[in-house]
Amino acid sequence: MRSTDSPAHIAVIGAGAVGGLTAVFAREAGHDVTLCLRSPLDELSMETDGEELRPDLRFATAPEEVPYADWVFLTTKVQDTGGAAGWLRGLCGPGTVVAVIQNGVDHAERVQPLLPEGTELLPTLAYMAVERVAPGRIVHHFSSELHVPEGPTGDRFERLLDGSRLKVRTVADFRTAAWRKLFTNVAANPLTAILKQRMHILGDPEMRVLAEEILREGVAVAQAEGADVSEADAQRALRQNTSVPPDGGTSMLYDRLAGRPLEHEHITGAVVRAAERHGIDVPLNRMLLTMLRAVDRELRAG
Ligand SMILES: NC(=O)C1=CN([C@@H]2O[C@H](COP(=O)(O)OP(=O)(O)OC[C@H]3O[C@@H](n4cnc5c(N)ncnc54)[C@H](OP(=O)(O)O)[C@@H]3O)[C@@H](O)[C@H]2O)C=CC1
Ligand SMILES: CC(C)(CO)C(=O)C(=O)O
Repeated sequence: MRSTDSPAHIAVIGAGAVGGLTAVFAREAGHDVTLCLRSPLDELSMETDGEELRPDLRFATAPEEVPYADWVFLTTKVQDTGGAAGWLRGLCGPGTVVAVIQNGVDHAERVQPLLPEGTELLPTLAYMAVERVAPGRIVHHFSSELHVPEGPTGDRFERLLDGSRLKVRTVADFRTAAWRKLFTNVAANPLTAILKQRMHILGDPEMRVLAEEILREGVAVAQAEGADVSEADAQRALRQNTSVPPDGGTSMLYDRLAGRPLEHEHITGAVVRAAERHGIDVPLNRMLLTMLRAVDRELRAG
């Protein structure tokens, strides 16, 4: 498979689940792909659809080893964004576009200040379920779709990945799209991570009611933030969650199982902080945040 654009140099910051999948599929589209690492690796493989893929990727552990990139994919957890600042400075040259492929709702606000003056940023929403089961070993459970804002850069991104197994969709109202994507995380990520259970728990009727109540608070907050959302978006998010095969989970569950810090402040925390700004009470999300902070403290203490 080859993209319709000429081969580009793509630098992917983070060789975890999303970084691994986007690197493998971008390589499949014919691009030259460098994985920019925090922990050294010399091989990456991904299981997808019963197939084992092990493409030839480049690996780098310092920005000096890598020439400017045409595209940078930032795929660290949100709380690790600041740690990637050196990579962002080193990889961006004239014309580089940084696709921020992370969860949360404030991609541009958190990353633009870290980029050299004039560097373009493309906020990107990842609809996929991918698990890093060991260093350099990724299991793709479900879906591989990226949503970006409409416009010339979104169109270029779509052409970049044309013909690969990464599907790009451009959306007119990115703020609304970002909150809709957050709905897929607001109930599923905390519940799976706190309970240490996979996505199938949302099929349980009582858990489903709880998830709906958590999301009802999220919808009120998203509306106050100016997103054009309704209860139907929350229901759609839950349907997307329950379409993930039973062995799939959430990125927050994978972190808990692997003993890594959690991304709660940028998922549940984003809801709670926005609720406070608008004077909306979100008791379920506040309770989840308190519990996730306690779990995270224990994970960080090792
Ligand atoms: N997994 C999924 O199914 C989905 C995840 N997402 C979102 O995508 C984003 C990425 O998540 P995911 O891939 O699961 O996370 P992972 O934890 O699997 O991967 C993150 C990677 O970033 C690396 N990293 C952190 N700091 C740096 C740094 N300074 N320089 C280089 N690499 C660094 C980590 O390195 P190290 O190896 O040292 O830990 C790790 O390899 C998150 O915002 C997540 O919420 C969105 C949709 C689905
Ligand atoms: C949509 C979902 C829940 C898919 O796994 C995700 O975004 C995540 O795991 O963070």
